[in-house]
Amino acid sequence: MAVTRGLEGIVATESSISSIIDDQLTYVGYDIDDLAQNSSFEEVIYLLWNKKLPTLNELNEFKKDLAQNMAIPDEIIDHLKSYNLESVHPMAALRTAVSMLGLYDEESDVMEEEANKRKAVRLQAKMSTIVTAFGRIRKGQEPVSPREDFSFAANFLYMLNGEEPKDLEVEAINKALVLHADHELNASTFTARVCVATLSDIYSGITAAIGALKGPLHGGANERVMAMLSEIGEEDRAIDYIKEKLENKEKIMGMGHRVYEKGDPRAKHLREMSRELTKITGNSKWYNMSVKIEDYIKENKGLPANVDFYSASVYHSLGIDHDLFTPLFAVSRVSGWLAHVLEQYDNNRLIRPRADYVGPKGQKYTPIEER
Ligand SMILES: CC(=O)SCCNC(=O)CCNC(=O)[C@H](O)C(C)(C)COP(=O)(O)OP(=O)(O)OC[C@H]1O[C@@H](n2cnc3c(N)ncnc32)[C@H](O)[C@@H]1OP(=O)(O)O
Ligand SMILES: O=C([O-])CC(=O)C(=O)O
Repeated sequence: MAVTRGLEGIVATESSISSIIDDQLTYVGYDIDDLAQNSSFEEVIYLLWNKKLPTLNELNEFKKDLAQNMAIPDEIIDHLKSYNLESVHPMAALRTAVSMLGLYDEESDVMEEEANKRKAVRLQAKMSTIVTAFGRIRKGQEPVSPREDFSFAANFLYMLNGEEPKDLEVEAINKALVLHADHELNASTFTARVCVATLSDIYSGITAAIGALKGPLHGGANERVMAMLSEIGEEDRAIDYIKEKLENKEKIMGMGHRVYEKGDPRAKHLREMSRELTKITGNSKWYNMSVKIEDYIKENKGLPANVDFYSASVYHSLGIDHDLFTPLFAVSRVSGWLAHVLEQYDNNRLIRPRADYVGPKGQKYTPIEER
């Protein structure tokens, strides 16, 4: 059997949600540059789920629906409080709490299309509440309830910090949410599709996807980028640090991509946001350091920066805890996961590849006392 390690280049499904063609990303045919510049995250979720941009009325209804579904059961808040708050990673907390959400949803195992759409709204709305509640609880603060008059992006910051966010901060979070919403058949989306292709429920699919996003080769890279920048500390140390890492055959987080050759089209938006925000917050060294690393890796390894690279200094400048970077990615990407889960249910076939067996053959069982 011919083996394609990592399924590189294998086309495993048809999809009409997002595409990557000639290094350009589109959501339902809309260029990511256009959406990043002009759209709200709520519009993008609507687009991914309905394959069309909403009218004003549709958008207002959708926003209301999301806002009204943001509250999470008290039992989940209590559960979050019961974790070992000093050591539990917020992605592990999110994975567990999302699985738990399924226990409190009476429609959890109802597989009808309309019920699945209602569950999609609930999951989309509640993940932001879980992440921000956990972010506060572990600091000894009480969770803050969402405000129905706030946008999704504003509510994320409001629930996290307990104060009205500034317009500039809301704009930055909105753009980051738009840029992270979907990305064709990336590892976590594929995981969600594999899970629900067994006709398992949406909560199982999203829980599995969170687990896949958590890894450092995928969404977990953004937190590691900031750890790397912090370890470097000063701009003039950046290149020596990177050279040493490369000599030791270590990977540079936030660099490289399985699909993009010339570059990740989302990175330039985050790079510009990083430039602006680090300047405003008097933190330009993080941006300058990142540019040096990006240029060096591009020149010496031919690898482009991916979406996780500049999002690190953007989120840091917004005062977000470093281990909440990946959960914030999940708060956006759940929109894409849900679109793919719904698409998978719509035209399902079990996903079951083969493995080329290379282990020993013809072995005979020996009783335990003879081994
Ligand atoms: C949202 C996202 O998921 S974006 C990706 C986030 N992940 C990261 O930023 C982690 C760092 N990057 C990587 O590990 C990889 O580039 C991936 C996982 C993103 C893509 O990996 P793959 O397509 O499987 O490429 P693979 O890991 O096989 O690398 C191919 C070659 O490039 C090198 N390479 C790839 N990425 C990097 C990197 N970031 N730093 C240094 N070398 C790298 C590998 O060492 C390998 O070299 P070799 O052929 O000499 O052994
Ligand atoms: O597509 C990928 O392999 C990873 C990625 O950039 C994403 O999920 O946004």
